[in-house]
Amino acid sequence: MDSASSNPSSDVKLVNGANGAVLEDVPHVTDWLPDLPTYANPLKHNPAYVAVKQYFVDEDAMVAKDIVVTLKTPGEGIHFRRAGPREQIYFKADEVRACIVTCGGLCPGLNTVIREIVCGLWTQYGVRDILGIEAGYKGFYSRNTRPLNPKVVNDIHKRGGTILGTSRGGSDINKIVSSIVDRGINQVYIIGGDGTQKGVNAIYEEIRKRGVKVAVAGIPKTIDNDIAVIDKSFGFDSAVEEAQRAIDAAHTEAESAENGVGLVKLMGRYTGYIAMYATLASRDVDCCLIPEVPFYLEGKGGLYSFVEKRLRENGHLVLVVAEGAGQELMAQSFKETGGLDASGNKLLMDVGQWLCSKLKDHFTEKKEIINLKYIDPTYMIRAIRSNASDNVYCTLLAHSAIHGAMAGYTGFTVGPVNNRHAYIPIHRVTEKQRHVNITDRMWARLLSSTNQPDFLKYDKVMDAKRKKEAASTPAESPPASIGTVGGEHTATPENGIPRGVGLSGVTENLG
Ligand SMILES: Nc1ncnc2c1ncn2[C@@H]1O[C@H](COP(=O)(O)OP(=O)(O)O)[C@@H](O)[C@H]1O
Ligand SMILES: O=P(O)(O)OC[C@H]1O[C@](O)(COP(=O)(O)O)[C@@H](O)[C@@H]1O
Ligand SMILES: [Mg+2]
Repeated sequence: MDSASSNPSSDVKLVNGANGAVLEDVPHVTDWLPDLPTYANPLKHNPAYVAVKQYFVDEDAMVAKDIVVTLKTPGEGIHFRRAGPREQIYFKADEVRACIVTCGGLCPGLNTVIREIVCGLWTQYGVRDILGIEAGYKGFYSRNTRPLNPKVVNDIHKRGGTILGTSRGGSDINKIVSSIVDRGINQVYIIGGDGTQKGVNAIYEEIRKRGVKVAVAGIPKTIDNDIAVIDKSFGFDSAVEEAQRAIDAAHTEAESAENGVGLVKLMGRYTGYIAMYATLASRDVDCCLIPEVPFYLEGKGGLYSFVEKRLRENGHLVLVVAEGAGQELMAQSFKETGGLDASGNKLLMDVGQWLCSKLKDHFTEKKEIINLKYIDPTYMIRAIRSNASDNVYCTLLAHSAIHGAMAGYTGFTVGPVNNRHAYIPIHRVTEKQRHVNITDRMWARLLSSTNQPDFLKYDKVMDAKRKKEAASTPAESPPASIGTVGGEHTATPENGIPRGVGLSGVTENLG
């Protein structure tokens, strides 16, 4: 690294290195307390780790954000600080009072992360004062804390949910930080999704304003896999695996009935990752509907004609729908949209129930019988314990977080970037959501395995439908316009549902 510069307009810490490499760094407690003493990392004498070659991470080790390079530009571009233990740390074991909180929706693996933060702090750093904050952010100021130690958390990784409880809303940053300071907490581990990580940033900023020595670490959580930059969120693999059971059941039911249709709804508020991966893994799915690909029912290339064709050809079919799919279409039918949850997330209308009644009505009108079985396993999937690979992943996340906090880093989120754990500036994971890129190979693989319609004529079909409706009813107000850019879908801010977001959103790294 040859020069350091901070970007005052965005508060991003940038360090320029050789060959055009840029380190996008995370904050450190010495940014506002420059004279803090350092201590030798006790891992140096830990019998389990003493034999590890190069156990400590070099101060200037970085992880490249993009690893596909060209001969002309190797090494260029954004990098993040590599996660892991540092030789020098900024907290002595008996000085640490750590706390852990889980926020937002459930996700398989939450208990594993809690367990491994507790056990990692205890066994690797000798920390003995660890508190659980109950019921999410609001627990900081509405509940008593709960002492945590390896015995208390010993077998919690075998259970779904979170032993600490969770909640949405109630993130009063001033009250949270006052509670942290008043309780003498100096390490805060916050496990949660995009909303939670915005809270992590706000808490870090308030702590910095107050000038106290507190490290705040975010551990990204979401079953939807909609967090940008990181390779994959924990619990996602477990969810995809569990979704197979629902798809298998739908397939068995559909196959065994005359004109059998199995419909499975899977989670995915703004993105169809679970639906896409569950479909790819199962191979029994005939059509997968995701929020990134707006679909339509009637006419050529629509869902009805596809279902009719598959029933004619195979006698049965299986549909998978992500919960965030078709929201715009439903809003048109119902002439309304849902409200907001306590965190400000849009409440979705039930696309599964709606599709059921639409399909039934359509075939009744055609005087044809279908045997439709609807399976909604969403909360059953979210509430399971994490599988083996997620358990290992959760352990690495927890360890990366504690190494970072002990080394004095703060206001960061942790996660694998191209298979190497890194300390990621929070704005990177909150400013953009990750979406299925429908121009990427993975979606093409799905289309080629299901042979489902691509619904690319969505805009044309919907415009025609709107014009037809407008001609038959006197217009009260002009219909909401649907933007088309070079045949691509654009977002409709009126209902907050991103359309065709995969075309411009955060892209996949998969080949
Ligand atoms: N912009 C924000 N600033 C501070 N806290 C936030 C922000 N957005 C959401 N939160 C808080 O984060 C917590 C979890 O948010 P939520 O959106 O429900 O789940 P997730 O973090 O899993 O996306 C809630 O307590 C919510 O109030
Ligand atoms: O009913 P709840 O608890 O609000 O959760 C429903 C939502 O939670 C999710 O699992 C995502 O939650 P997060 O934003 O907390 O990651 C969505 O898939 C789903 O829409
Ligand atoms: Mg979220």
